[in-house]
Amino acid sequence: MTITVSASGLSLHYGRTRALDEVGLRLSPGVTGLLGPNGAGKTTLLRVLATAVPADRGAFTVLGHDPGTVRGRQEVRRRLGYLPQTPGFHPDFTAFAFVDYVAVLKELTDRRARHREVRRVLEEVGLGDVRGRRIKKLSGGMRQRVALAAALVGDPGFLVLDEPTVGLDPEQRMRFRELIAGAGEGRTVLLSTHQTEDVAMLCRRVLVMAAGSVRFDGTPAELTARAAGRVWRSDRRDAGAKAGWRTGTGEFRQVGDPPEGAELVEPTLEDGYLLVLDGAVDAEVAA
Ligand SMILES: Nc1ncnc2c1ncn2[C@@H]1O[C@H](COP(=O)(O)OP(=O)(O)OP(=O)(O)O)[C@@H](O)[C@H]1O
Repeated sequence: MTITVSASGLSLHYGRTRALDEVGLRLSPGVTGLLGPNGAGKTTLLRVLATAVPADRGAFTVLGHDPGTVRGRQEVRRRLGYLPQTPGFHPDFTAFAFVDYVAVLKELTDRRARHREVRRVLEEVGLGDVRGRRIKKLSGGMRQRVALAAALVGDPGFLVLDEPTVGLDPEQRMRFRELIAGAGEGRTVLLSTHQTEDVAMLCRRVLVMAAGSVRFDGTPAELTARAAGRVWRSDRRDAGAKAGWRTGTGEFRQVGDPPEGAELVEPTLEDGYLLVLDGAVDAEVAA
């Protein structure tokens, strides 16, 4: 499989906090999910790969370009679309004006061609009809789509999305997932999310981070399989449970070391994720 983004030994400290600790990864076209608890280092990793902050140590390449050099950094930025956790748009801008502004920053200097591109990306995210509306008048889901449109300007080969579905209602989230799936056809997408469902539905691969390092690197099916035989149901909380919660029926659904004769249930990706975080299963990191 073609490797489009490759990193090794990425480390970054904020004072005493080790935000990234020797992170290595290899990405291919398609959507790769990045899961991890708060503070795991997901945003920091995305910011490093998007060349927004330099790592203290380590190296990476994006589509054959090395951002360690001034020229390489420029080439990476030309091929990059980045949707940050808090897109900084001016609320008085219209959707069109904002995306146009981003297109100027992305060096699309020919006005007619740029406007054509702005209309194209706004159509792609389903906002062609409201492009003249001010951003402050748009719903949360629409605003996120404006931010996605801005990230898609210039047809980037590498798209970095930081928690784009946060705060969206289920319908908007589904819609956004569809857009991300479309964006992942033929391009490399790295999607940070807290939604294990996003990963189950969208991603070809998944990375799990904790405390600055990658704890799992594999397919969603492999992550789910980590919990095979380790999820059960019972009417009380069992001692071997690494995580457990009472369901709507009053029963407990538990993940960990089941007691003798436990009633096992089908694992989900979230179960596998919880077990990887607990360190209860061996972490698997790509060489
Ligand atoms: N600018 C900064 N200055 C100091 N510490 C920072 C800074 N940015 C991140 N950190 C710290 O680095 C660690 C990793 O943070 P990061 O935001 O990358 O995690 P995250 O996985 O994206 O978390 P979340 O899911 O909450 O967004 C945390 O301990 C965080 O407090």
